[in-house]
Amino acid sequence: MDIFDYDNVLLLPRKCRVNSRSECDTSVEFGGRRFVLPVVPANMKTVIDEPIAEYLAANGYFYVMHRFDLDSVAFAKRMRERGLFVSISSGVKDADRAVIDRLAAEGVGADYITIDIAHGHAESVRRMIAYIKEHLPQTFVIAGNVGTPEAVIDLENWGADATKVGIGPGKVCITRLKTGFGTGGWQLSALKWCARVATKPIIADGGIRHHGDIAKSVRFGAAMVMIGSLFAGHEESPGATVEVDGKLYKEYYGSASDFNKGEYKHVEGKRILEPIKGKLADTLREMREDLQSSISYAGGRVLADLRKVNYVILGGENAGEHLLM
Ligand SMILES: NC(=O)C1=CN([C@@H]2O[C@H](COP(=O)(O)OP(=O)(O)OC[C@H]3O[C@@H](n4cnc5c(N)ncnc54)[C@H](OP(=O)(O)O)[C@@H]3O)[C@@H](O)[C@H]2O)C=CC1
Ligand SMILES: Nc1nc2c(ncn2[C@@H]2O[C@H](COP(=O)(O)O)[C@@H](O)[C@H]2O)c(=O)[nH]1
Repeated sequence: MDIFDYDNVLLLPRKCRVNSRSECDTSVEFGGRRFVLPVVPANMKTVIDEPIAEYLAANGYFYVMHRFDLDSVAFAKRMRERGLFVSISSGVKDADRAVIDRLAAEGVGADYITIDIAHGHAESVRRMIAYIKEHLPQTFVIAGNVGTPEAVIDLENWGADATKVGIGPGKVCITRLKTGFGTGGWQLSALKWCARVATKPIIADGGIRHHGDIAKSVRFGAAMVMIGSLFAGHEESPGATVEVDGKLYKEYYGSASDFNKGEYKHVEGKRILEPIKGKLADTLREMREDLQSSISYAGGRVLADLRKVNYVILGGENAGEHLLM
């Protein structure tokens, strides 16, 4: 198996088939809706809050609300009142089952529920998928996080409608240092490995540092790409604003950090500062333009055309050209 990551793979161009990059369509169908981009901000407290969720849903983007210190049912009701789709996160504990009960009993429902725990290849996730499917059968269930084909196969067989791949590649992740496990450092080839067996969509989660990494994720099998750090440093980002030497930053911390948990127990995340780079809408526009360019370099017109390109691995023992034959 080739081992590589975003920073040592480059995609190879094919003859251009458009006269303008504006002809390239970045939209993607996911869970019965079409979204402008195959990109979703991470369901983390310093990345998304209710105003951002509302902005994304109202403007054609996918979102997943976080699940920390939040009444997910009240959030879901407010989104419904605004005529917007509901996409929330869930853990696997009794309190999470109580949320599902209330969503069902109060007729609010949810369009998407992301079961999001550190080690998603677990019986607790199997039970939670079954519970959601029993009580909210119309809901599209995303389950994770995982990092192996075996896990993707199990989650799909347990009823997940999509899986989320990425154990420890995140910018504020310290899982690989604390536990010795994960896909950090080889997330892109882990994605490729998982995508080979997947029969349902995969969300590639973590490790995106540049807009071009979105095209690479799609090339290696992602239907959707979850991104934290690139979204944490906006004027609207929910993290606290911090000034250092006259420069403004937003705090960005891991969901498994002591900052999120409120205690130092099973900590697998840290806190960093992201320079404030402007408005969210400008980043989304630039991401779309860059992805349109990526599609044009692929000789394509639609997102799926990215899957057709060859690639090279730079440096290391896996270096070389990889052709689709
Ligand atoms: N993508 C990634 O690499 C990682 C992401 N995270 C994120 O941090 C947040 C908190 O995650 P998490 O602590 O799982 O959520 P929760 O605090 O909701 O815990 C979920 C449940 O899973 C159990 N659990 C957690 N990790 C393990 C494990 N390694 N083995 C067995 N059981 C486990 C917990 O029990 P107990 O605590 O008693 O063990 C708990 O019952 C989530 O949003 C998650 O996605 C966290 C770490 C890695
Ligand atoms: N190991 C940990 N991973 C975490 C934690 N909090 C969030 N995450 C994961 O990171 C991605 C975002 O990655 P980025 O590279 O785009 O910044 C996020 O979606 C989670 O899957 C954590 O505390 N520990």
